[in-house]
Amino acid sequence: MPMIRAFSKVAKDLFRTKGCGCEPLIVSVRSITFSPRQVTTDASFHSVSFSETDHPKVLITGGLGQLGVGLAKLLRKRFGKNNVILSDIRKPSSDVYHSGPFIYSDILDYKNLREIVVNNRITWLVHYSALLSAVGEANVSLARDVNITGLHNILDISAEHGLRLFVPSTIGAFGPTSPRNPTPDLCIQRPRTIYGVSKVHAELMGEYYHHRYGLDFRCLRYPGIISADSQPGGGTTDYAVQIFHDAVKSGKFVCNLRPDTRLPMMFIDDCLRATLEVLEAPAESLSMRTYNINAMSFTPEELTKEVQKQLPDLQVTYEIDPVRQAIADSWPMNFDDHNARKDWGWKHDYDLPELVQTMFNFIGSESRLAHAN
Ligand SMILES: NC(=O)c1ccc[n+]([C@@H]2O[C@H](COP(=O)([O-])OP(=O)(O)OC[C@H]3O[C@@H](n4cnc5c(N)ncnc54)[C@H](O)[C@@H]3O)[C@@H](O)[C@H]2O)c1
Ligand SMILES: C[C@@H](O)[C@H](N)C(=O)O
Repeated sequence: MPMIRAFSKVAKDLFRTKGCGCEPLIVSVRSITFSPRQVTTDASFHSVSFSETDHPKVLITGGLGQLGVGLAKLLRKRFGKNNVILSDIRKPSSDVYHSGPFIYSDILDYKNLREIVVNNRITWLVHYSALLSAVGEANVSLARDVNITGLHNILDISAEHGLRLFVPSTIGAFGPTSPRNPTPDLCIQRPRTIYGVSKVHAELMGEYYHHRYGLDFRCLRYPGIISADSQPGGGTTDYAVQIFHDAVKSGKFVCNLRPDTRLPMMFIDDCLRATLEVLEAPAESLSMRTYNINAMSFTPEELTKEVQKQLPDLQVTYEIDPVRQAIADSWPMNFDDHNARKDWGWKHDYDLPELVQTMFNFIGSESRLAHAN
């Protein structure tokens, strides 16, 4: 295999010059025509570098969840409608289907994924497919397949085709032995959920592929994300979205976390903007490949008080879900994101009062519309 021989030679040369072998081995996949999964020797011939096109050609996996449709909207505004392809294993709503390109893609189907990347000349991949924390605990084996095996497919295809790869991580990548208030970028990570374990795996594998094969891997650890026009997919932070809908619909909300459970949270617009910003950041500005990003941090009690400023009659009761509570108790209470702020200028726009106002503006206008029809 000429490619493996070439690799061995480069590796030998590198080890020879580095001496002790303790420095990171930086080998660009394209410079030595070697990819992690054994493919045809001219695989890198097919890769399209961003410089060949005016705009990146983006594929979003798992795009029909809470975050994907909003991200597609933002990226399409920037790069053009046809340059951003949403994909998922679910059927898109008619609105989503007509808003831009959509493709069926199961990330566990490696060949199909590769075909999509090749046929559409994809240059950036945003990998959103995942089973979130609570759903993952209810189905560990599926979570392992989707979150770990699926990620391996994504990493190999991205390395093989020279893609820029964004994979989100989460506050859930930390555990009870991590410092929780605040949680820095680099510290002990021993999560106790399959979701968290798979996300630490994704961070480490992405960084490994970056150092080993030159993969342009970028990763943000998102807090719990709050959105008005999309539903969360089964996580521990879902209560902070549901409270708004129940408050408007019935004036009552049953919270499944204790009133004093403090977690980092972020409004979706900030999260999606951060994603675009880190994707566009010049490589030289990134001193790391995995960053915490933060906006606010609150408890159910504090959120309730802020919501009651708009809806004073809202009644909140507590029925604790032991699975979600145990997860939340092991997660960060506050996130330290000073590296993101320093390196690529991260700055959030929404604190708790603006978040609550914006949620009510949106949900209020939706329900007025529904009543009018
Ligand atoms: N929403 C949050 O609060 C939050 C916070 C931190 C990190 N994240 C991360 O951001 C990403 C997107 O989150 P989300 O909230 O939109 O998730 P979500 O659960 O709402 O959506 C995930 C999507 O993945 C799809 N999917 C599942 N199995 C698949 C498969 N085999 N092939 C292709 N797609 C598959 C699902 O159909 C679903 O549409 C996830 O990786 C998540 O871990 C989200
Ligand atoms: C925090 C995040 O990863 C997701 N919303 C969850 O709770 O699982």
